[in-house]
Amino acid sequence: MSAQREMKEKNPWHTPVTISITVIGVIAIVALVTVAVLQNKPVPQKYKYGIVLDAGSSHTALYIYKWPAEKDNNTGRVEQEHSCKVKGKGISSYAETPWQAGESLTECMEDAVKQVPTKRHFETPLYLGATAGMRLLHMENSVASDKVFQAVEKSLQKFPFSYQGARMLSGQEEGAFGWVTVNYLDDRLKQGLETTGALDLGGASTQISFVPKNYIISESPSNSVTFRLYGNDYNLYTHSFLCYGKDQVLRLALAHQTKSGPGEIADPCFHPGYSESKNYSVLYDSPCVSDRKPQGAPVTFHHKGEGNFQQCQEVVKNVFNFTSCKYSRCSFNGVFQPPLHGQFGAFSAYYYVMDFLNLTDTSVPLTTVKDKLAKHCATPWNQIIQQHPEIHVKYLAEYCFSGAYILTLLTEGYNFTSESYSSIKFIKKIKGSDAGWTLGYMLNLTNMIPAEAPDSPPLPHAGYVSIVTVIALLIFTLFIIFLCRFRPSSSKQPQIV
Ligand SMILES: Nc1nc2c(ncn2[C@@H]2O[C@H](COP(=O)(O)OP(=O)(O)OP(=O)(O)O)[C@@H](O)[C@H]2O)c(=O)[nH]1
Ligand SMILES: [Ca+2]
Repeated sequence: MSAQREMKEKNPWHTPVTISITVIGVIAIVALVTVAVLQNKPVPQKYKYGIVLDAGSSHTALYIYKWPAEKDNNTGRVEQEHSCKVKGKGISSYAETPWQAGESLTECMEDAVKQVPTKRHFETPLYLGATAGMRLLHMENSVASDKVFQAVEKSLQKFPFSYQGARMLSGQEEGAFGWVTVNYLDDRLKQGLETTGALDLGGASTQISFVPKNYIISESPSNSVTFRLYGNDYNLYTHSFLCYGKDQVLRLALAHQTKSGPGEIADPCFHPGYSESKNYSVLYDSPCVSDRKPQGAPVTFHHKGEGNFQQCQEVVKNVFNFTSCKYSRCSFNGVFQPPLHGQFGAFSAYYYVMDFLNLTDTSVPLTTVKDKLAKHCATPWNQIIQQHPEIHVKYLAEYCFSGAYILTLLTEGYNFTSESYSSIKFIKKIKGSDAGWTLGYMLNLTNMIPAEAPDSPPLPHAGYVSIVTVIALLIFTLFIIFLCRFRPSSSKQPQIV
């Protein structure tokens, strides 16, 4: 009787069973939340790497790219981690001593070995792409260009990376991959935004690439590249003008001026007071100009500056041929070009030159840009040297010519008008990565841009935590309600007899 009474007096809320259930319930909920938090906690970021060597006509540059290893499946952003400028000239300049072309890369490659974590070396793809300098050498002497590639290959294979080959890019690839780089870095491809055109000015060739408006079927299939990226189709117009990089155009312009009589060139594109004795053989040592070599010319010529921008523009215009066009419209040299469309990013020498001249602001009217350039060209050479002791005289001497060439190429060549000039942005980097063909080349070769849009991204970490917490609270609340409902009410306490 007394045992029964004791039982009746006890509150079932405090029975060991109920306490155990409550404790287990709370532990289970805490464990659930903890597991959810830990399981989805972002682990310390690991990266994958890729290396591309840009073997340009004037020099070689090495770029290291990195992207999150976990997001390998095309969702992680690739960015430039490091770059290294190879000392000396481009690989095509080693035609007579090919082994030196390989040797020249060693320093930057050793640097890359240090930059990429050792664990990642073996899986890091390494590419070398050669552009217009090697295209010209190949045209001139294909045996020599093959030897340069062999030497470069031998040198690159010594390093612990996953060597993927050294090859020559076509002009079309160079233009198209430059366009991919610019639009990838600007996040325009993934979001399906209107794309930006790409203008690249190298030493030996120049590229223009853009998506024209209402582009149905190109009149010139060789200028057309189609891409399907992240579920969008792009019909790209692209053209590479071999020999229209700024170094080769300077040769063309000089060669044109030697016609007026060998021995001396009074050059309006160089500063007054500039005076150098130069070698004819150096000037004509390129397939771009070799057919123009005057017969019986002396060994050297006297290159004298005149500093006259108006006359310089005339000289520069002479390197373009505007007479024949078999298409509905052309840029120059009989090359098809649809009407310009959209914004443009202009990089490489476009940037170097316009940045030096303080002319990167394209909201400034074109007439003002020309006035400023005319002033620069008319500045005496000794004054220019004094004002810029830090800049190499070779670069310094050529800014007047290069500025005049850039403006002529854009306006007369590609048909930018006073209005559309402001749609050009002179750029070097986008979000920390250099503008150029190398990133687009690597993204393509590693299949890092999918043809179709990736599935909607999984929930971010915070999303997981919130959902699990809400569920846990819900369970906990239901559990409390359940216990309350089955807790005997005090009015129903058994009467003590
Ligand atoms: N002023 C200036 N000119 C530069 C600089 N770096 C390169 N150049 C020159 O700008 C031109 C273009 O350089 P790059 O874009 O590197 O050309 P590249 O890739 O070697 O040549 P391509 O094979 O034709 O693309 C060349 O005439 C170079 O000599 C720089 O820092 N300042
Ligand atoms: Ca280049």
